[in-house]
Parts: sequence; structure tokens; C-alpha cells
Amino acid sequence: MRLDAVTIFPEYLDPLNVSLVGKARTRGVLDVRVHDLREWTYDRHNTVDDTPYGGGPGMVMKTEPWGEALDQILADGYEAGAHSPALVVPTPSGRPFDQEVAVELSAAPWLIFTPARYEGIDRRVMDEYSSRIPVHEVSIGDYVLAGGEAAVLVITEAVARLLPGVLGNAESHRDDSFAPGAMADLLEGPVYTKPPSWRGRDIPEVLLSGHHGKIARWRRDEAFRRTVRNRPDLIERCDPATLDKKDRSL
Ligand SMILES: CN1CCCC[C@@H]1Cn1ccc2ccc(-c3n[nH]c(N)c3C#N)cc21
Repeated sequence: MRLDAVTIFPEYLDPLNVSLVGKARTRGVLDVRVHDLREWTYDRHNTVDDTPYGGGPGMVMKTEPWGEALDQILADGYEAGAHSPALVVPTPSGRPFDQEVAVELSAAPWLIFTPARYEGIDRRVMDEYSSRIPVHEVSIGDYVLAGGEAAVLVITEAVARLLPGVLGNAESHRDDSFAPGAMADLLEGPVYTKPPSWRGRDIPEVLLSGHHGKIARWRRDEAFRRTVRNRPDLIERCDPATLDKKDRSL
């Protein structure tokens, strides 16, 4: 997968050089390129914003720098053999970004992120590119940030960990919260490791029993309890067929 990101704060995306995404880049699973939008400005102040038509607070990001940046990135990418690009536009007014969207985006060969600042990007930019390629406007949560770069970090990590060869254990994301399958829509249960006793707190005995069936059952019960406590809305989404009678007694 190729990822391009255009931002006025390229250093904000330095975390894409470390940890899981950094390793995926080193392994060649991800080809990440970060671009400074101001490279496509030509005035002495490298202006990327202007006052909003119709008045109102703040500033709006101008069409021209975005248009020149995206045209060049698309041309260079096609020239380098990349194909089927999609724009990913972080915005508080976007489609909620969840595991389903992460899976959808992980199938794309090329994502171009456009994290904005100020009041956002002039609408004509998204209109222009949605006539040429898919444009996904997504929100990472019901709170307001000052810009889209944090969303790029979140989305990139959620997508990258789904790519073949990125997670050490191919099964690792099988039991994730929200992953499809037997644990679908249940939160993860508690996890433990050595030492067996810490400040008088011992490991649940079942985890030391070696009885895999009992351990699996205990983990599912704990996941169910945590979901009921922290995300009862997810229980509503569960397929009744996957909730056995013991769940209902918990
Ligand atoms: C505050 N300020 C005036 C109101 C409109 C937004 C603006 C700030 N801002 C500019 C670009 C931009 C992109 C994403 C987000 C964002 N906030 N919350 C999310 N879940 C986000 C995502 N994903 C915020 C952004």
C-alpha cells in the first residue's frame, strides 16, 4: 500500500516513522510519503488560507495549493506505477471511522490523506477530486480537534495493522474489539502476565489451569461483562444467536 499525506505540519506525522507503521515501511509493506502543502505556494508568506465567503469566524484553506499538490502527487504516483487512489479527508463532519471503515480502507492500494487546519478546506477541492477518484470524508470521534493530522495517525495505524505481514501473529487482530467473528462487537477482556503475584494481587486461577476450554469461556465472559459495563450499545448490536444463555445470566 502507498500512503501520501499532505499537511502544513509535516513534522506532526513523524510518528509514522516509528513502531508498527515504521516497521511496515522498513519491510516495504507500506510506502509512506509526507508532503508539505506550502511547497505548492508561491507568495512570500506561503499563504494557504483566506477569509471565508459569507463571513464567519476563522480562515478557510485555499483551493489552489491543494489542487496543485494533489494533481502532482497523483501524476507522480501513476508515473511510479501506483493505481486506484482514494482521498481520505479527516473532518468532524465525516463518516464515523470504525473497524469496518479500517477494513474497507485496508483494501485500497493507494490512500492520499488531506489533513486540514483552520475551518477546513474549500469545498470545491473535494468536489473536484470526487469527480475523479473516491473521496472518503471520515471522523475519528465525536470531539473537535484543531486539525486532521491526529486522525491521519489513528487511521494509518488502524489500517496498517490489518495489512498482511504487518502484525507478527497473523491471528493477532482476529480477537480485536469490533473484529468480525466469534468475538464480534465485544470489547477485549483483561490481560495478565508474570509475576503470578504482585502486591498481593494474584492471577485468576483459571488462567493457570491449562484448561483451554475453560480459559476461552472465562475470557469471553469477562469480555461480555466489560462490554455490558462500558459499551452496552454494542450488546444491542450483537446477533442474539452469538449470545448463549450463560451470557444472559451474567
Ligand atoms: C475546530 N475547527 C472548526 C470547526 C471544524 C473543524 C476545525 C478544526 N479542523 C480543521 C481541519 C480538521 C480536520 C479534522 C478535525 C476533527 N475534529 N474532530 C474529529 N474527529 C476530526 C477528524 N477526523 C478537525 C479539523
